[in-house]
Amino acid sequence: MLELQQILWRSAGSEFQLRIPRLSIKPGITLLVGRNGAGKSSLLKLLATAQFPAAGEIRYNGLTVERDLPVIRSMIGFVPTGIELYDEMKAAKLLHYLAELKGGANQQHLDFLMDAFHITPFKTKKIKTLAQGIRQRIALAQAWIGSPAYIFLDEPLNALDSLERLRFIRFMASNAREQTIVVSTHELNEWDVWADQVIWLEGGQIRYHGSIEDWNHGLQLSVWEGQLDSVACSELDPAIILHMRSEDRVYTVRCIGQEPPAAHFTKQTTSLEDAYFIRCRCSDRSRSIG
Ligand SMILES: Nc1ncnc2c1ncn2[C@@H]1O[C@H](COP(=O)(O)OP(=O)(O)OP(=O)(O)O)[C@@H](O)[C@H]1O
Repeated sequence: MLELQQILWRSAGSEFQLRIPRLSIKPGITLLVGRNGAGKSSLLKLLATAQFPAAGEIRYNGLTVERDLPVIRSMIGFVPTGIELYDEMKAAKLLHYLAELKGGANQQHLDFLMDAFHITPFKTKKIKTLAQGIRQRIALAQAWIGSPAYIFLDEPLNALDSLERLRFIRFMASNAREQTIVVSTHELNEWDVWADQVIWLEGGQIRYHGSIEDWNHGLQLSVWEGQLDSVACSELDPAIILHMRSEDRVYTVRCIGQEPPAAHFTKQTTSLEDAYFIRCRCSDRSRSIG
């Protein structure tokens, strides 16, 4: 269990502050969502001990940074955005080297990770010759070296193709039972059946923390779908449209609202991303009213 108490972090170069009075993160996959600049990367860096709060405390199964930093770091796997790998090293060598740094290389475990992350065909290639997606898979694989109890991933799916995205999410889900994995993402629907919890950050504060099931319920707006011609479509408020596709000048529109925009629209099941859109929209509206 990860426990945060009275956390305050101030950005050195801006007015931004992250304030978390209290947060407990259970084992499993927790999605960290929010707009650009909400504080997701800042929170992940705090959790990964890559930076420290100005005030407050984070406990890792009772251990604290002040007393137990080396032990805590040995329990953490971290993939920040834009991680830089050693260009001149070969893929397998790099993973072996990183495993040595983490306290010892177990070749069987490294082979398992290279298979799981589909790195084996490229293991003798220099990092600089590899495609961006393969580099990202190496960056992800290194986080699992030593089977850490805590894994923090900042937009891990970036640069992965759709097959590799699914493969990675499945790997994570099948390995997440004993691990606490916090993953920031702008693509919620991909995690739909795999994630356990959601944390929604806005302006450095937690707006929601709870189960995936609760995230989609108790919303002020519903999701509607129906077909419109181009004239009716152009009269819709763009701010309520989630998705639109056209065929032979007929538009199939997925949108949000308390009521359907036209009588023939039908109510749809709310996806994780729909719920995010609704929550942001309601938050903007209450801010503009207040
Ligand atoms: N090292 C830093 N120096 C200065 N300001 C920073 C630093 N890191 C973050 N910030 C500021 O903190 C705020 C939060 O940034 P952060 O990167 O945590 O947001 P985010 O939710 O991860 O955004 P995105 O979705 O764009 O990645 C921003 O206003 C940013 O300018």
